[in-house]
Amino acid sequence: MENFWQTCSAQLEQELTPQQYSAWIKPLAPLDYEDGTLRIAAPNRFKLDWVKTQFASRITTLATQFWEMPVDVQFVLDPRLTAARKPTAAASIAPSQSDDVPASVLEPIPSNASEATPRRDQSRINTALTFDSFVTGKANQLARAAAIQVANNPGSSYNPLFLYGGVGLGKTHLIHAIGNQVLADNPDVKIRYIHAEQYVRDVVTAYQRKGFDDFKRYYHSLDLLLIDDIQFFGGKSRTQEEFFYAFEALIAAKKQIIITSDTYPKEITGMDDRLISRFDSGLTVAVEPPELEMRVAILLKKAVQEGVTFSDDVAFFVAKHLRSNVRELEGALRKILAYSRFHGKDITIEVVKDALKDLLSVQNRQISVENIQKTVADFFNIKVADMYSKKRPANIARPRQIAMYLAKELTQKSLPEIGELFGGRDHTTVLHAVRKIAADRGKSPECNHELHVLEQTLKG
Ligand SMILES: Nc1ncnc2c1ncn2[C@@H]1O[C@H](COP(=O)(O)OP(=O)(O)OP(=O)(O)O)[C@@H](O)[C@H]1O
Repeated sequence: MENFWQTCSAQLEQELTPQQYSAWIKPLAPLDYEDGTLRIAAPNRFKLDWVKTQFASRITTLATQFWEMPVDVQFVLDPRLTAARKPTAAASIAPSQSDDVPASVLEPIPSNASEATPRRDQSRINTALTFDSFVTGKANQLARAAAIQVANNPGSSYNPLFLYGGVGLGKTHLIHAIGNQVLADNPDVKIRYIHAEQYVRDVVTAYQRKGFDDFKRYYHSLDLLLIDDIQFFGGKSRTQEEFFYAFEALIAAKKQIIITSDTYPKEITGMDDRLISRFDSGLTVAVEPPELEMRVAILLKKAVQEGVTFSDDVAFFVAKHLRSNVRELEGALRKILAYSRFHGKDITIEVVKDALKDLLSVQNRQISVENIQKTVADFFNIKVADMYSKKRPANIARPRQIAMYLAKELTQKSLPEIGELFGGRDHTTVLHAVRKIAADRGKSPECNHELHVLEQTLKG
């Protein structure tokens, strides 16, 4: 059991982003395994539901491979795990909103901070993420062209290069591709890839160890800095200040900076204006969700990399049903392969339908107001009935406003229809809620994260 969980979580850690892993997988605890049934505990209802829809089939595949027999994976609630955790799921998916990251999770700055010649592993570049393995289409051709241009002339073309777009669209892949190419052209170049959350931790470590001189020396000595998901700097003023100095020093020395974010500079909440204007001072390019043909091309290419061939029919079927991002396509491909290997069946549309049963039913599910009310009520730990009641304490009124906002955003219902479904409220009440939550979302990174998590849950 313990062995399995170690293998399984190590595998998921590789497949997921660090935020996804620490938000959803780390809080789980394996309970027991008996007669082909594996029980895993989740700390609260919200995490339990999310893990069930998002990761159950992957964990089932891994368990099935591990025990070499079909395994039924069950998720159960274990409130004991909530002890000492933050109150909302959003709080745990979001990075610490203060700079107080516990010392235990800190990763030290590379000890050779002042060495001139880094080894490739210190650059943290993933050698598998190259331009060759990157499929191009309308959605990403500009970003790819800019990335190639920067890789060919680091420091002297667009600086910084700022890539933005939704999750799983290939931003991280592209910046590693730049790193790989620059290193291939000149192995002595001093490069560092870093996720913004890690940079925040580095700042905290430097702060705790009173080691800002080393910190500065290290970051200011780089030839190429690749910083991923910079929206995580939102609201962290000390981190932003340090980054500002590093940014100014590197740009002045014509060293290349490449940044990714889930949104364009001006939209990043809680970011200092002078940084925003710096981010926009080079080239800012969007990476869009892949169009159908590109999704097909990605599936075909990834299948070949896995040593299998997909017929065009199968690839089109999958690509038509899974539209959101490339990470989702990769997950689907893994499921299909695991399923066909386990059952010894060729990959046909029928096999794909079975293998992706959970995923496809979630995709086809219509978002209803009832569903929104239930999800929001679970999330905030209130009763669904509170959504229609006339009660007005803040711990109920706010979740209700959030549910109204999501109902307007995610369904086709009109304001009066939504009001009706929330206990016969007037449409002006709904309008007020929608405006209020939209305004809060713009101002507060925490509120934005909460809404983001809820939207992801509802959209599957
Ligand atoms: N155009 C592409 N061609 C091939 N693989 C791709 C492409 N786009 C994305 N991928 C793959 O999809 C997965 C997700 O991409 P990546 O991690 O780069 O997304 P991201 O935009 O950085 O998302 P996040 O904001 O969640 O970090 C990776 O395994 C990546 O290799």
